[in-house]
Amino acid sequence: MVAMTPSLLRPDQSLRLVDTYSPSAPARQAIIRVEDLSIVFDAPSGQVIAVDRVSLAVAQGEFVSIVGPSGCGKSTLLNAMAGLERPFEGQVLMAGEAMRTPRPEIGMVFQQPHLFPWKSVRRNIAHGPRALGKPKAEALRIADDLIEMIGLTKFASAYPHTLSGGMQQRVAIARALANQPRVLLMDEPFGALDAQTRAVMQDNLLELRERINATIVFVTHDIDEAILLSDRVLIMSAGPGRILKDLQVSLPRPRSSAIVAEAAYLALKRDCLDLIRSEGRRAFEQMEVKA
Ligand SMILES: Nc1ncnc2c1ncn2[C@@H]1O[C@H](COP(=O)(O)OP(=O)(O)OP(=O)(O)O)[C@@H](O)[C@H]1O
Repeated sequence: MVAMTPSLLRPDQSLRLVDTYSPSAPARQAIIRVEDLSIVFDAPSGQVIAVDRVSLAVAQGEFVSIVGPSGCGKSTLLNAMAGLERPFEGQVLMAGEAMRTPRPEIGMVFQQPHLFPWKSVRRNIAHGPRALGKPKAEALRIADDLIEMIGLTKFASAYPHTLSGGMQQRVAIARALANQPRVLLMDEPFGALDAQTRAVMQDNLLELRERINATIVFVTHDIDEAILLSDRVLIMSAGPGRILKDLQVSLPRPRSSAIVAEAAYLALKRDCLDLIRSEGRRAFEQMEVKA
């Protein structure tokens, strides 16, 4: 995401992610509240409790990661925050209102970029604002600002198949930002990228987040990624999914990948790994018992 265009920070530029967040604010208001949420699926083998009475709050401007063993309900929880899963019990509140259906205030980025292959980078990003009824010129202006922000100005007219995986994912992030979301939900957005591209994307996201003060909820399997990026790491238990631990990451910002050598970072990582390992073992044993 290289250079951020100054125009993104113009007062007349209405990206709502550029708003009131102050990292030092003592008590920041929760933008998302999950209250006693359970999600149950009907499967051929019977009912599956994917999320089990989870409660959490994400403050305006916070970066919260969710980690946990495979199948513990991370994506289901994130989808519920997006209004894509219906609660069996409990509720998700977005700025105090119950989330029942997807809304433009929530932007989503998935592991695969899911770009429209027949649209250029510029038109992919302008698609959301156009669908929300913005005039074409305004939608294209929003797209151009975001393209500059993600460092792809030279590729504005390119089609997705001509871009690398990392570039496509940057376009997917810009597309999610184009609707001026209050919250960005990211489900393993760098999971399909090679290690080098992933590291660059992590740095890009850190930089982006410093500049636009986004509220982000981020699902990942990668504990280094979670600690590097987050203010808090929520560790989920093996299914049925509950929050086992809510770890505060009080490492100073701005951060870079150099923090991985610091003692405070290593201590946090050890705590996370111990929990994740024991939960991973429990999940594996549960699978063996079921088999
Ligand atoms: N549509 C569905 N129908 C039935 N069961 C489902 C459905 N979606 C998810 N599940 C089950 O719910 C549980 C949680 O799934 P989920 O995808 O949320 O886990 P996850 O932690 O995101 O997994 P991973 O890390 O492997 O992506 C799993 O047991 C999964 O099989």
